[in-house]
Amino acid sequence: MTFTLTDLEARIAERAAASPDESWTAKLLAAGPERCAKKFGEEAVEAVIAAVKGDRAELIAESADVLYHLLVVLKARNVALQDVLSQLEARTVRSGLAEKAARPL
Ligand SMILES: N=c1c2ncn([C@@H]3O[C@H](COP(=O)(O)OP(=O)(O)OP(=O)(O)O)[C@@H](O)[C@H]3O)c2ncn1[C@@H]1O[C@H](COP(=O)(O)O)[C@@H](O)[C@H]1O
Repeated sequence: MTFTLTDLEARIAERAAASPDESWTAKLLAAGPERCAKKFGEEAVEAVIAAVKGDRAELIAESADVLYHLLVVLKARNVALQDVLSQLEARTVRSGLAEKAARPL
């Protein structure tokens, strides 16, 4: 399977134009960025609970919800996934990360 976050971003962009009556994505976006962010936060907390419980299947399902709802938040605020990926890429080449790793959590 080769489904990527970029594919999901494209699907969200496609569904953003649908009717809120037939699309969860369109419904969330119509409710505004604050509502999208709230939903993202709720899903993140559910993923945290699954991780703490050590429930693998639940963690996978909740992580999918988190990634989807994060992409909806980015869409609501007109942030491209590529901007986030570029940020991550820059971190992989930036020096000083080893120093950071030595810090306590
Ligand atoms: N990946 C998702 C996706 N993940 C979660 N959800 C929806 O997010 C909502 C989550 O609401 P709730 O937390 O209340 O419900 P829940 O997650 O089932 O329940 P919990 O156990 O988490 O509490 C549900 O309605 C899910 O269907 C998603 N809705 C859409 N997508 C993607 O977006 C595409 C377009 O979907 P539509 O916009 O609905 O056409 C789909 O083809 C998918 O690829």
